[in-house]
Amino acid sequence: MQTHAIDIQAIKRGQASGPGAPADISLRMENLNLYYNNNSQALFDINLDVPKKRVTAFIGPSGCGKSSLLRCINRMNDLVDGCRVEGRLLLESEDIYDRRVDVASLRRRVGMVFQKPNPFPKSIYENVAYGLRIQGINKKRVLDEVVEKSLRAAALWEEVKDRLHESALGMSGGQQQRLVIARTIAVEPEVLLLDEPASALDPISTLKIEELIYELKSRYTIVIVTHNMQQAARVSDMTAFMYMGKLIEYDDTDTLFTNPEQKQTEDYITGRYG
Ligand SMILES: Nc1ncnc2c1ncn2[C@@H]1O[C@H](COP(=O)(O)OP(=O)(O)OP(=O)(O)O)[C@@H](O)[C@H]1O
Repeated sequence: MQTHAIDIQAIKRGQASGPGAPADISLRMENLNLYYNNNSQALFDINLDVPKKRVTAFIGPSGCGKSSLLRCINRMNDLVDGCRVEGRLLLESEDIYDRRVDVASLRRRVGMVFQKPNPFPKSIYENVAYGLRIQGINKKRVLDEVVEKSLRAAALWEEVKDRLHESALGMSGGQQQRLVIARTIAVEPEVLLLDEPASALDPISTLKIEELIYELKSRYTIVIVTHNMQQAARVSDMTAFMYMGKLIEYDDTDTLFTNPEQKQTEDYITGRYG
């Protein structure tokens, strides 16, 4: 599905703040620094605008801080002892690190899918209904509707519609990952964070996840961490290249892969290190 054009150059320069422009920005990071215990710094002064309803990929060599940055977006780092974040991270112009922010509702707005599929040991149906049930929604008609809609959106409905009440643990890895995506979108988040969502999957399941990401971006802002540069090139609109905790370059994916400005980016994408 084609979405409206956005000003990539303004987003890249962090200048998408003129009249009308903020409507295109989902997330804005301002001078974001992250420290783990013993004050070891893992992210340095990250400034980055993530466009709405697009796919933004974080790439870079192991340990460069991709996952740390992703985990800032739903405050997962709050769960890490001794971890400290400085700077601002705005979701729809609201600082998610503001003391008044309710982290549980933030995580409803910002869903996350991990590398290893993590379905609950429940039925397929109950996995998808889970988020609604904890919101107190138990009406069968409503749950049936959301379960079907979410499984369809996750391109899984046809495969599971006749076994909704069987255990999710009996599904293949690729199906489990699509189920986790269905569970995540069932509560209608605004942003989907995908941390290496296909790296534990076979090539066919990987392709299905990539197609799904393409489908989902008409409705969600998606941020994906991937080790796989081809995957970043295939699925993302914008790519951020990170190195040793710094954002080295951020551009539309085609430009970053074909005509990078920085030598470090070029060295990485041409396989000279990483
Ligand atoms: N929970 C933690 N406690 C302490 N240090 C951490 C923790 N998580 C990550 N780090 C450190 O922060 C740095 C960035 O790690 P991070 O996992 O964000 O990088 P990454 O680019 O996602 O790596 P990979 O691609 O290998 O997953 C690394 O030096 C790592 O050792």
